[in-house]
Amino acid sequence: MTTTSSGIQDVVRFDAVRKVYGSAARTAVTALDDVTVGLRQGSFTAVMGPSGSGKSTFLQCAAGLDTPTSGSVRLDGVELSTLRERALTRLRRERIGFIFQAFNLMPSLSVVDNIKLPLRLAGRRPDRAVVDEMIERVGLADRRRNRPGELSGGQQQRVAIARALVTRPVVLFADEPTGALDSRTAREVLTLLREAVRLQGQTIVMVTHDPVAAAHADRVLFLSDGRIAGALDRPSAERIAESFTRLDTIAAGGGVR
Ligand SMILES: Nc1ncnc2c1ncn2[C@@H]1O[C@H](COP(=O)(O)OP(=O)(O)OP(=O)(O)O)[C@@H](O)[C@H]1O
Repeated sequence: MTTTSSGIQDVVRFDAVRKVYGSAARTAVTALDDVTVGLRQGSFTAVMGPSGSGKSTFLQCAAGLDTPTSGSVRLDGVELSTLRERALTRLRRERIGFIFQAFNLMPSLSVVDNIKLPLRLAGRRPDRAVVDEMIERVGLADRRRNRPGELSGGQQQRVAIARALVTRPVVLFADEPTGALDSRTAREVLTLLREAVRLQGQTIVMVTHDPVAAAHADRVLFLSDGRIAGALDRPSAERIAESFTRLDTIAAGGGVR
C-alpha cells in the first residue's frame, strides 16, 4: 500500500498516468490523460463519465490488465510496471476481486462451487466456515446447490459478489455491476457492496452509468476525455445526475462543483 503524507493508505494509486491506443499521430486515441488519483483503503469509489471517457481503461490499468503508456500505477503498494505476466496474474488472483455486468459465473458449477473457485485457482483449500459465511451474507444459503441458470439475475450477481469477496481481496473492481438488473435488485446488490465496505473495510472501485448506483459510493470521480474532470464526496443521486449532464462544460474547463 502507498502511504500518503497524511499517513492514510492508498490501495490504488495513479500518478500521471497516460494511456494512448495506436501510435500513428492521426489515429492515436488518448484514453487516459495525466490521471493522478489515490483511492484509500476502505473507500467505495464510483467512476462515471460519458461513453469513451476512459472508465474501462482506468479499471483495466488499475487491475494490471492493461499497461499505461507512461506514468505509474501502484496497487497495494506494488508498482505494476515492475511485474512480469506471471507475477501480475498472481497479484490479480490474490489481491483483486472482479464483478461484471454479465456475472461471468461458471454455468456447470453449483453456487457453492462457483464461490470456491477463486480459492481453488489460487491453490488455497476453501475454509468451509468462510465459504458458508459468505453464502449466508449474500442470502443464498438455500440455493447453494443450484446452478447459475436456475437463479435470477440478482441472485447470480450475489453469487459473483460472494465469489469476488471470498479471497478477501485488497480491492474489488466492479464494472457496471447493476447494468443488467432492475432497480430494486440493483439496490440489494449495492447494499451488499456497501456492507462489505462497512463490515470488512473492503475497498471498492465501481464503474457505472447510473447516478443512483453511484450515490451508494463515498466518492464519485468523473472522467471526461481521459481526464479527471472532478469529484464529489457523498453526493445524492440528483447531484450526481446534475454534474454528469454538465460534463461537457467541465471538459471545456468548467470543473465539477
Ligand atoms: N483497445 C483499444 N484500441 C484502440 N482504442 C481503444 C481501445 N480501447 C479503448 N479505446 C479508446 O479509448 C477511449 C476510452 O475507451 P474506454 O473503453 O476506456 O471508455 P469508457 O468510458 O469505458 O466507455 P464506455 O462507457 O462506452 O464503455 C475511447 O475513445 C476508445 O475508443
